[in-house]
Amino acid sequence: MEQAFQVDLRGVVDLLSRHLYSSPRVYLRELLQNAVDAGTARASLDDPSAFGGAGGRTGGGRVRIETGGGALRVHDDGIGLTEDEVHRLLATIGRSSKRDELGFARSDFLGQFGIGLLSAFLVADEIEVVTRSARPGGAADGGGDGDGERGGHAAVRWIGNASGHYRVEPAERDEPGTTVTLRPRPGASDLMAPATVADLARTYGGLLPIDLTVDGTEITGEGPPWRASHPDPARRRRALDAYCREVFGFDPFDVIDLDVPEAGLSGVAFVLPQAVPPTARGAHRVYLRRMLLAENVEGLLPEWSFFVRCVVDAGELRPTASREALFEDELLDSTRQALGERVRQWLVGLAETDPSRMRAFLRLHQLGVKAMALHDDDMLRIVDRWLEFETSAGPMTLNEFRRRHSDARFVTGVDEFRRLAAVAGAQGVGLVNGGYVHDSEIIGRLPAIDPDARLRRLEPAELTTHFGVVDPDTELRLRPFLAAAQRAVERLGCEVVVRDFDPASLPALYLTSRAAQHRAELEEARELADDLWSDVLGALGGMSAADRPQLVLNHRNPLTRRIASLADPALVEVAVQALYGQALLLGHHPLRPADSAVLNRSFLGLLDWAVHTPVPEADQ
Ligand SMILES: Nc1ncnc2c1ncn2[C@@H]1O[C@H](COP(=O)(O)OP(=O)(O)OP(=O)(O)O)[C@@H](O)[C@H]1O
Repeated sequence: MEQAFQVDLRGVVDLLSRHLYSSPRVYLRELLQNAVDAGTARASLDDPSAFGGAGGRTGGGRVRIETGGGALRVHDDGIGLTEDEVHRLLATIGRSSKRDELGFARSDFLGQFGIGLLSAFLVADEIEVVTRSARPGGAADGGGDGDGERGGHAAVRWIGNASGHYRVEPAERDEPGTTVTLRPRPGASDLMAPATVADLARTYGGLLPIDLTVDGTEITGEGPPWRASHPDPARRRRALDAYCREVFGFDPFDVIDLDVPEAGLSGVAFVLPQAVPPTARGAHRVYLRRMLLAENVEGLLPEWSFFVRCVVDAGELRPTASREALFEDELLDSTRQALGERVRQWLVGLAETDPSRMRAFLRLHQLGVKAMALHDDDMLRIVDRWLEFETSAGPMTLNEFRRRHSDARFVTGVDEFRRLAAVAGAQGVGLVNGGYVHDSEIIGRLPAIDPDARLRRLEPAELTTHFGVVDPDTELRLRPFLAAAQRAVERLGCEVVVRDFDPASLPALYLTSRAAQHRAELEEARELADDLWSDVLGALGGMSAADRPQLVLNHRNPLTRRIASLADPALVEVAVQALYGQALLLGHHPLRPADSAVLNRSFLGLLDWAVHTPVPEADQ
């Protein structure tokens, strides 16, 4: 024998309140939504051609909310329900009149799931519905065929209880439409207080295309502010700025109109006037068919457009069952792309028409623009033309820098840049700092917009090829010194060379190749690792027979020249070690324990030498 499911209504309501809706405040939204849908259905009775299909009309009619007498009443002049429909629709969970024969949501309506009314049980133990159907037919007064003056459907009262029982009885009501009455359960009266109700009605229904009042006060007005007409663009902008302050609390940097016809979407994007971290999730205010879906909807725009906050109204996007988020489907995906495209166009337009504002925008939001430039050539052009990078020739745009240095280099670390910019610049090698977020990738992508762009990553050791060599005589003379200098730093694994380069003020430069850096890291790991790993790492280190780091002594520097002519080998040792330590410090190189020890020793050695120098006889 087949049996029907039983529903534990209290369990279902509990489920809704704990897991579906974020707050019991949604009860008013659901009642309002039913009233609006009833108006839509009534209007479609009168003019069926204006309804149905994509982009159908929503609304019409009047909805009055009253809060007096310890109860909340929502009156509508909509389609109403026949007694039969009351049983079928109000008392059957999951049944909705707003889906078509195939079970798809009908686009004229806000509701679709057939559960919304249950949210009233979040705040009341009983729901009373007095309704009279506007449909033709019926025999209200026990006779007639519905066409006569006294025909039509009889009014009915349905009282549903949270315990799961309901009753239906005849009621008095002259006009078609519905009145829903709720009496707050203990603890829920605040949610039905007059001010709260007005506030909720304004929040959810402020843009609805109906005549809505709460205790006689008009709630609905002109509709979406971005659709309102203004005498001129300046006044429109002022009105939208004021709207932005009201909903988001900031004065927008700019306002972008949004329009995505296939989603029936219109709205505005407000550009934030202050920088936000790119990780900040863009939360937008979304209306569906003019009813507020939520104030903090995420994922409406691509992530990179974190510098805008939008208010939109969409006819075709679908809500999740909680009506607090957008349903992730293909339409939402293509809408997201279209909105992203719109923001991108605005930015490109700004670059072309208003350079100073563009610069101001970039000062605030350069991280977002850089993130866009990783995937988008137009954005890359904007970055190339407008954003200043650190270079060895001072701050300038990549575009300008490329014009000055046809064969330039970049480094991927800020420290590396600081270390090498002056030296590279002095050798005529243009150097860009690619050490900040996204910069190296952006530089690497430049050929996408400029096939001639040749910016190679700098291999620090290659700088020595730009340094002048000392003349053969000097070189010969320096040999014993060089041998002593090499002995002084041999244990530290570096090779000493003498070159002649600018800036002359720099006594010595420590240069590592990337391979040497890698090997140094391996060495360090090996010192810390246990036996097994140190063998493995040792094998790896052995494989990379890379060139060693170089200590390049600058023969153009007077101090270095004096050191090179010292006769005392012990003094040469401490002096070269001191140059080594100073080159490491100056270049922000990490100091290994052995480096710190040498630095320390050379400093004390020099100090010792300084205080032991015999005082000239004349002074005695
Ligand atoms: N004010 C009203 N006037 C006429 N019919 C109503 C009214 N309120 C509810 N109904 C009927 O009751 C049905 C169930 O309402 P309910 O709010 O539970 O679900 P829904 O509006 O269809 O969908 P959703 O769960 O998305 O809100 C509706 O489909 C509608 O037919």
